[in-house]
Amino acid sequence: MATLLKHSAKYALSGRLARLCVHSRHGGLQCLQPCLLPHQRSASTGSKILVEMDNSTGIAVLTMKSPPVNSLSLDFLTEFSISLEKLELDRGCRGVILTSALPKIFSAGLDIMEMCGKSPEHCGEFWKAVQEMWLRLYGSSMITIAAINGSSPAGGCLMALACDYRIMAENPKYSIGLNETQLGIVAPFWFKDTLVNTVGNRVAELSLQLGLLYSAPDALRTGLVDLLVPEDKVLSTASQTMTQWLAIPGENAIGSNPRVSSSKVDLTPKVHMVDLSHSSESMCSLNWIPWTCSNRA
Ligand SMILES: CCCCCCCCCCCC/C=C/CC(=O)SCCNC(=O)CCNC(=O)[C@H](O)C(C)(C)COP(=O)(O)OP(=O)(O)OC[C@H]1O[C@@H](n2cnc3c(N)ncnc32)[C@H](O)[C@@H]1OP(=O)(O)O
Repeated sequence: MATLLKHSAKYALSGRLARLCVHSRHGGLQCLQPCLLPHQRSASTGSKILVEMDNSTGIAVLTMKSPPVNSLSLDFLTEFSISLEKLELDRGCRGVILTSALPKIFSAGLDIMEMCGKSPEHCGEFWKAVQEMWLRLYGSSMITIAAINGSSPAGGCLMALACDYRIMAENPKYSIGLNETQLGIVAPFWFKDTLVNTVGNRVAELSLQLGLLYSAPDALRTGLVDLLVPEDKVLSTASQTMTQWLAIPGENAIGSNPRVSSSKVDLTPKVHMVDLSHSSESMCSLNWIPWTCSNRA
């Protein structure tokens, strides 16, 4: 399912966000302010996300900067997805490093305040934004690397899992995992699929049933992250790793589809959004009852 979604996402996204971008050009939802930096770098910053693009390498660093814990609110998710879509549209951008500006925290996951006492309409909008973030990240045609420089529970872990590679600070105080069951909620099936794809069935099954948060060394042992490095090396290692990945023949490889045929150019949505609501385990439906779902991988 995840593979299918990833494929679908790569070719089918952007309708809603494209409209949001248009909206933003008229002063509505988003106000990203471009400014130029030396050495072929450009930066744009919204209130919650900083995007720094190095045009000489094709690598963008997307830094989450929403204190106190980079929680994924509707505003945050919208800004995040718009930022990512802009990079996707930028043919010069080939890789994105996702990191945090906050000390000790990568992301605390979904904003708990968005889930309490809100109208069904707001919940629906919020949940769509969560899906859109995941689809956009998981389905990106760019190389995505999570530079995890702090704790990353639940939705924060999902963000990291949606990237192609995860590098974490080797600080045993930092933890990462899908701990939803510890909070009395069930991780939706697509959270589960993303985890299974990374760590395999058995580890995912235990992780989800017990709501395990792994310390950085344990996260490495289970395969939840790919590499641990000293905290001050997380970003530089991510850049080096990205350079290695970008050296692999991609769009120009014999037999490959050039990127121009994917989301880089034709962003006309073939499908507005991958509809996850047909599954009985889906969170899309407002009738969804979290505690009836099984976490079995
Ligand atoms: C029916 C359909 C409708 C759909 C609507 C949506 C409903 C969906 C429900 C099902 C969803 C299933 C998926 C869920 C995925 C999730 O991501 S759930 C969120 C899970 N997140 C967590 O469990 C993280 C909880 N936080 C922590 O563990 C810690 O705060 C931390 C490790 C991140 C940081 O620790 P520390 O540095 O010690 O800071 P704190 O003092 O704990 O926190 C500082 C500050 O931040 C606030 N905060 C923390 N986490 C969140 C959060 N997730 N959202 C919002 N705010 C958060 C915390 O309250 C503190 O605030 P104050 O300083 O007290 O004001």
